[in-house]
Amino acid sequence: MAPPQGPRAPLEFGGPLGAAALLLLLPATMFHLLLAARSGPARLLSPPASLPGLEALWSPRALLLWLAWLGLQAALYLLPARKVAEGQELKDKSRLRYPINGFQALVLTALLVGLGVSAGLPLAALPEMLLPLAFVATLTAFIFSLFLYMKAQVAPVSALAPGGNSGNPIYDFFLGRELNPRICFFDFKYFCELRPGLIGWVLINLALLVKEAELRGSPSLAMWLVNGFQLLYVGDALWHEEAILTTMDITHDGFGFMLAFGDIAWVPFTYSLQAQFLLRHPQPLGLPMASAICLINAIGYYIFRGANSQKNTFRKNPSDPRVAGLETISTATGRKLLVSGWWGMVRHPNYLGDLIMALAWSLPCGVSHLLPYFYLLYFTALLVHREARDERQCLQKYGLAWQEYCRRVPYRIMPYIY
Ligand SMILES: NC(=O)C1=CN([C@@H]2O[C@H](COP(=O)(O)OP(=O)(O)OC[C@H]3O[C@@H](n4cnc5c(N)ncnc54)[C@H](OP(=O)(O)O)[C@@H]3O)[C@@H](O)[C@H]2O)C=CC1
Ligand SMILES: CC(C)=CCC[C@@H](C)[C@H]1CC=C2C3=C(CC[C@@]21C)[C@@]1(C)CC[C@H](O)C(C)(C)[C@@H]1CC3
Repeated sequence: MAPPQGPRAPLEFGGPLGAAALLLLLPATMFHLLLAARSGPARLLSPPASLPGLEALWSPRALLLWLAWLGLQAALYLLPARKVAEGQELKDKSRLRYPINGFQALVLTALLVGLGVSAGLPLAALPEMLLPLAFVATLTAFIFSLFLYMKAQVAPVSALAPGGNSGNPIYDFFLGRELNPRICFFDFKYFCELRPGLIGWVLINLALLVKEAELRGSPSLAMWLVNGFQLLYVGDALWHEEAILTTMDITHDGFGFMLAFGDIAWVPFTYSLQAQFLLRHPQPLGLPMASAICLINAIGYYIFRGANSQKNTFRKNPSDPRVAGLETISTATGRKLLVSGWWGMVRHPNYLGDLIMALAWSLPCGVSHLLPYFYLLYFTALLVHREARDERQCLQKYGLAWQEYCRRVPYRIMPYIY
């Protein structure tokens, strides 16, 4: 049985009190956003006019649909994969193996939904079920995190995450104790991070587009843009699925409530906020403005993809001709740090690209309401906090070499600003 590691790792997110507050605050924020998007005034900062009763939240049909969705995505995960990739080296020097079939899961889901719709499946009914679906997703996240917490009790110490093992049950439940909880080949964190939530997000967007067509004769240009941009983002994540194996979530963070709730509830129900808003608050959008917004999204995507691919290529094989000419700094660990190319511009160019895309996703919703800009505001806070966590870890890992990198590349995310 795994003993608590003791307070060796510094506590994050404000320690046990912060974790307890976030346990309540995150679901409350998600329900607030869902209610605000369907209300007339659509105010981000005012409390909802009335709270929904249990009958609006609980629906056996929503529960069945949700379980069927999780079951379908789990079945697609278990299908033969075009490739099996190895993760980063673990504490015990082993490497886990991961199926690379996320894009295949997206395409097969699209085919199944297409078949379902042509057989009479009422996709336009989904927007009416968002509240009960979000409720069962939240319940699932709580129950699942409890299971993960118990499972970590019997995990070997080498399988535990660097944080999330303080001995305080609330903090550890929130952060997650085990790094890569799995049953046989089924890796829970890897599955949740890319499948039910991300694919669910674009399915909800599509249902909102179909519903808008039903209400107004055709989907609006703004709805097309939001759907197109976010489908590109999700398709890109699944196409480059292997790249997730080097992200902080997989290599450093335990799997607890924060990621479980984030992956399966927060992502589909809050990241679809712009489309939810547009369904009830149509916005006029002319071609010149739409073209400018497409350009902003393209610039953001270009930076995001360029930076992420450059780092992944370099980490996989530093002598790859695409990165071999870039300037680097050597570190005591034997790994090098890029100091030219995208990673010589700022220390997190991928965050900059992601933030520019976030802006492009909100602009089609006009400027009359703050609500559709929630994602941009939340995401800025998340990435600033994430950047600080990553810097701390890199300073610990690379010491003087990291300090030298910070001297050579002084800005974190936005050149000359931050
Ligand atoms: N849409 C969403 O909700 C979210 C999206 N994201 C996106 O996920 C993507 C991944 O982000 P994240 O996992 O936070 O972090 P990164 O992909 O930025 O990875 C950070 C790691 O990269 C390595 N690194 C840092 N600097 C250099 C350098 N100069 N040269 C080579 N390697 C370097 C270090 O790890 P090492 O040296 O060990 O390789 C560091 O720990 C980003 O594009 C981000 O925008 C993230 C969170 C939420
Ligand atoms: C507020 C809250 C509940 C926080 C939990 C944070 C999670 C929602 C995010 C942490 C890291 C994420 C990543 C993506 C989605 C959001 C979460 C889970 C990601 C899968 C989105 C698509 C990208 O291309 C990505 C693969 C780089 C990215 C990885 C990190």
